[in-house]
Amino acid sequence: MQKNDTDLIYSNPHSQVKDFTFDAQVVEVFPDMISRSVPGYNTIIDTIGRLSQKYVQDNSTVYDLGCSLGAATLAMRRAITASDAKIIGIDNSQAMVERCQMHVAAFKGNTPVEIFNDNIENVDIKNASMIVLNFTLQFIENDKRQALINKIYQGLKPGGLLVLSEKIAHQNDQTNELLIDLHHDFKRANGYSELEIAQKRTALENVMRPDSLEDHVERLSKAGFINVSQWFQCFNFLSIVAFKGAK
Ligand SMILES: Nc1ncnc2c1ncn2[C@@H]1O[C@H](C[S@+](CC[C@H]([NH3+])C(=O)[O-])CC(=O)[O-])[C@@H](O)[C@H]1O
Ligand SMILES: O=C(O)C(=O)Cc1ccccc1
Repeated sequence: MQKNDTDLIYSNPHSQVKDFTFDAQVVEVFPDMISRSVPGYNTIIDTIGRLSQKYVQDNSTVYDLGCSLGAATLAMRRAITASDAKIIGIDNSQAMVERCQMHVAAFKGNTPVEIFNDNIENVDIKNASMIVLNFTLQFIENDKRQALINKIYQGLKPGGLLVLSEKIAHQNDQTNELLIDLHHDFKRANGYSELEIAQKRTALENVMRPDSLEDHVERLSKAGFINVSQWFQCFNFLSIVAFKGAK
């Protein structure tokens, strides 16, 4: 039986497929959509929690940029043991922020959490020991990405950690097509039809622009990050850790 939180957004033919937006309809089905669409999503969320236990420093701020419904924020709130830390989640979708605030309020935790509706390109980042960009940078205009990564680097304390997860475009066309095919197989195995896969792909075409792993590494290094390492990849989805050197 299908529950009403099942993602059926692209299950019927759309006469014209509109650009994908994080609106109220997407919010309703988002947990189902992301777990059936992003291979390794739950592993990445769990690992962000584990990393927060290791790297969040006392008296510091943790940022979850493009927090959606707060999955990473909640994983970190459960795991952080540092004292006087706080988590700030930011998303520019009003619908996401409202639902995220409900999720945060539904659970208790020792680390305070604040969720704001804002564009991450415009927010101040300071005194951060850990910053999460979990599948958000891919929605930022390409020519704005370096400035955002530079700002993140500047806002980190020495020894601070950035976790960057992204869908990528492989530099080699043959491998790129293979990874896209394997991702579509993953979606089929999770119950999405050919129509759903094709319409979602069209909807994302103008709004999600994946970079290559090499582009990400170069951008992070240019900003000043050290020990830039990929710790996860499944098909065309990967996650990177990058550090600001100690003083
Ligand atoms: N400029 C922007 N400013 C703020 N938010 C933005 C911006 N652009 C996009 N967003 C927000 O970034 C989120 C991307 S989803 C992140 C999943 C989450 N991190 C998770 O761990 O579950 C990834 C995905 O759906 O593929 C959406 O909520 C957008 O509204
Ligand atoms: O569905 C896809 O093809 C994706 O790339 C992942 C995704 C998941 C949720 C919203 C937008 C994109």
